Amino acid sequence: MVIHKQCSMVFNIFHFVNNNIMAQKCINYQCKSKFGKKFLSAQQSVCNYYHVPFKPYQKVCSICLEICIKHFNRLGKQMKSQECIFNNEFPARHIYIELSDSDDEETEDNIATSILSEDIHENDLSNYIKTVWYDFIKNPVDLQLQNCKNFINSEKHNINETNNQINSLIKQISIDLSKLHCNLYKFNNCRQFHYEKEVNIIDNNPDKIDTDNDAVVVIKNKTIKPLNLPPKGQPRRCSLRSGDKVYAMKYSMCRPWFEATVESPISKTYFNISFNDDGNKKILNNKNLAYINTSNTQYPIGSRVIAKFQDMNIKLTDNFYVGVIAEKPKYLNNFRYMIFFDVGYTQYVCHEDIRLLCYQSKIISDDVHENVKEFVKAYFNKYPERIMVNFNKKQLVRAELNSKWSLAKVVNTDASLVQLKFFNQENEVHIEWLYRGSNRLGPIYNQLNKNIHDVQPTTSMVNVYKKLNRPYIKLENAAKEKKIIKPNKHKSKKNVIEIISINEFSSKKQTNSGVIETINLPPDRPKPLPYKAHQCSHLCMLWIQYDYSKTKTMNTLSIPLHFGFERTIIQDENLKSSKVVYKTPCGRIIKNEKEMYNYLKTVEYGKNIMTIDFFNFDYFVNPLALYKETEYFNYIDDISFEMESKQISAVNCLNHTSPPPLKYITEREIKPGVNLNLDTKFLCSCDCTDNCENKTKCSCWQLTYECQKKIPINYKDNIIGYNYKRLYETVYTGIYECNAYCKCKKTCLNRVVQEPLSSTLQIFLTEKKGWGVRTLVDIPKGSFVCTYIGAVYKEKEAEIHGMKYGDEYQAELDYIEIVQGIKEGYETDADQLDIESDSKSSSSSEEEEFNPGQVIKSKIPIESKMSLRQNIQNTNKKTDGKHQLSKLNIKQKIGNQKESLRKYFDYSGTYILDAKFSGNVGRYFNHSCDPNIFVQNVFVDSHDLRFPWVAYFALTYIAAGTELTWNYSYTVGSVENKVLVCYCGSEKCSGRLI
Ligand SMILES: C[S@@+](CC[C@H](N)C(=O)[O-])C[C@H]1O[C@@H](n2cnc3c(N)ncnc32)[C@H](O)[C@@H]1O
Repeated sequence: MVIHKQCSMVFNIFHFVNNNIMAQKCINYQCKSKFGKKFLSAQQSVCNYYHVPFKPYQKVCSICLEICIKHFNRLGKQMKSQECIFNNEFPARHIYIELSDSDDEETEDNIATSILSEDIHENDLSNYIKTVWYDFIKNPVDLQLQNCKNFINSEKHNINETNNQINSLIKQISIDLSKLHCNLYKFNNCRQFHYEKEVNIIDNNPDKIDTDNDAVVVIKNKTIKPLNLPPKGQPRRCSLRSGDKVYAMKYSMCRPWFEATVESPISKTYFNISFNDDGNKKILNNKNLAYINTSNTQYPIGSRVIAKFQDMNIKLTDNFYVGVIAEKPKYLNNFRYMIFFDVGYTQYVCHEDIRLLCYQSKIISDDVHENVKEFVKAYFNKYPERIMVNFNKKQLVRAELNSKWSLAKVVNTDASLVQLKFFNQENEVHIEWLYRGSNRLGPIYNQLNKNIHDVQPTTSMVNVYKKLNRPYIKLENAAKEKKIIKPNKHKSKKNVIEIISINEFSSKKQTNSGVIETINLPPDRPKPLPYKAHQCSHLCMLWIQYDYSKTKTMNTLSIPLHFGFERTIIQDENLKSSKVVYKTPCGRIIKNEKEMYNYLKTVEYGKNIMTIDFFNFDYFVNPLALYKETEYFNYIDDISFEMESKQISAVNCLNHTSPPPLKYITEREIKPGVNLNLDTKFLCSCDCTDNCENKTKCSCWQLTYECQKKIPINYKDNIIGYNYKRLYETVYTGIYECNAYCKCKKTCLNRVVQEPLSSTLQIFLTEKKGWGVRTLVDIPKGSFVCTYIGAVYKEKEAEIHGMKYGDEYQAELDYIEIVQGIKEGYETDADQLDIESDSKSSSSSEEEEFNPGQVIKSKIPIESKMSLRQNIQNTNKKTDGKHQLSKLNIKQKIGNQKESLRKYFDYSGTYILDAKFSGNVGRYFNHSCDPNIFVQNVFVDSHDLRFPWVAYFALTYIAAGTELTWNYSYTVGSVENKVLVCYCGSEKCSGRLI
């Protein structure tokens, strides 16, 4: 309404001047004139112009008066030329102007000001302009009036626009806020904080603290479930590109990190970045940058991260600080990570509040701040062994605070942390959480100054400490929690040393210096069309030009993204988890495997190219992730010489050597005397026309079902065998795939291991295990990885061959023994059960041959399966290591009591697959006590039970860059005079292979 007032001011403009000169203040509050300038009486119109209520004797300086005159002159000109008079700049308002004064007379000025009241109406304005201006300029004022109205309308419109923008901003903020709320409260069911008042202090050193009865508020964390904790895996370190959002160190390592944007890379390691809050620019090393999003896999121990620090007792709150992961999430710590912050504090943090640094040195302590360098170094040198103080609530301990030793009382403990209440000389109270192995704790400090071997107090000493209610030091093993690896009586001294070395922090052994990149999709690739309601048919994908030759170098999961599909990760409505949806080339949204399968079926698989295993709905799987070694000594493009559908590269980051020569084969090599009959009469085949979707009608599926009925295993979700071409559990009785003589198509759901390799694998030299295999791409759980291929020998020949050249690549084709062993074990247990229940039934004690298709009566729940296998394993009396390569190998002379089914074959020995000189990538898989792939016997080209294919499947999701390992299941101590130390580095490592 300021604008309206200006109209009235012109009214008095021509009779304002009074030449009185007085040393006064100018009515314009923004006047820059100094005293001594010329001052004149301020008329009503001048007062109006400067938004000052008119009063007699007020003064205006000559400069401000001139400005005012100019303004009104301009208004006059605008009136004459019919320009809108509102389109002017007016002086800023500084105070509320009271426009009417009841005592004033009805002067012209007052008429004007009353018209200009705040709720002036449009009609009043018209009347005012008409009456006032008509006399002055004798011009029609209608046009001016219209101009003013237009001006006001456009201003109104602008204000409305701004209002709308503000409203939508507010809306967005409230949505974000409610999301934050949801995130906060989704822990509601599992994590509860409750405040507990501690009043009673039992004290064994009353001098200082007796009087301290003040209530201490402590937070107690109840057990939380591993909510939103992603699967384990290699941390993803994608290379940074211009425009990427990151967190960056702004000031120093001990201060919070802030959001920033990568402007341009300067080199591989240095980047120009600008901070998002103030636009400040900096050049930073990638060790001082962190990824903007939390990792899709768990952060391994030793990872350099930034994490949100929250502690009610310490000033740092909710900002990201840099630190190192010191403990992985597990039941005992409520599935949180323990982090040593560079700033000197230790805290538990949940996965979603942690971000990975874009790079870290191989030696963890190289990167951390001087504050904690020595401590971190010592911690990781010993890890997983740690010395920690065992505390009970209310105990007293000497601890360091601000470089002074003080007495502190235990307020609370939380897994590896203890909350202490310090009392200093001034009797001031300070409460802080400390790591129970911190050298700020008196017992630890004292211990470190003693001989390290005396760490573990004797049982009798512990009893004394307990009686005295004193804290005491305990040697703990983070990997085994309660178990401490103690050298086995039978081990030689050398072995003891080796066993200890396996306890070293595994990252020391990692030779992994690569990065995970996200591959770029070509911008001109076909993309989904905008969705229009339609019935899907083969036409939906007909327009996609599928170029098979281009797919060899692609990750299978990325193929659909190159050819018309889009894959997006979305948050589900309850914000509980992330989900994947695909958009098809015809614009349809697909939410799960079943829908995708139906779609592919309807569009006829885009000419039989993309099958359901090209798609994956796990949000943490990234079809575009690609692991790359950055520094190496030796690199070979393809050790398979193009025999595999994907290149199998070999890389050596440790020295210049290449893998020993190998004849790469993709089919078994049958050695003399091995009677592998691939005659069709041994094959059962199906005549399905529905891609073997109806499992009850497919004879091959039925074979798998019928065989497994012999062993009462409870399969998860009752799914036995393949589920949309993925396998989640071993089928001990084998899988029967559709074969060359089946009528079904190549895309059928029961053809998996006969398909070409779909993951890009690489062999690499490990530090202590020889060559191993890693995946360069993400592998979803249950995916087929590859088969184990080698030359097939008879047992005797294999033994001779093994003695001559080594038996480390020999795998026994022991399918018959496995099934027979499990079945017999099951029957023994069943007998036992029968005897125990005083039943006279003899059904399970009868000798029963293992015959695919024949069903035995099941009385035992499958939990007994483990003990059955264990029983069998206990009978292991092997004299060499060769047969134990196969996890499934439990070839014991069970036949002592029960005859082997092999007696029905012309040759009653077992066959051995030896990949020493000819084999495929499967021969390079190393052993791990915590493996990520498992073995499955599959019948493909022959139903002869002695010749299954040995296939590997992903036991878990496997992140790009991770080594693929399986459990050899060798029995430790089973081979006389032979010790093989296990270097798998897993926390579950038993220490020895053999
Ligand atoms: C089938 S080969 C695996 C490939 C082999 N590393 C190579 O370089 O070709 C089995 C041999 O690898 C080594 N190996 C595999 N896993 C190991 C582990 N966890 N610790 C130590 N050695 C291992 C042992 O020498 C074993 O006899």
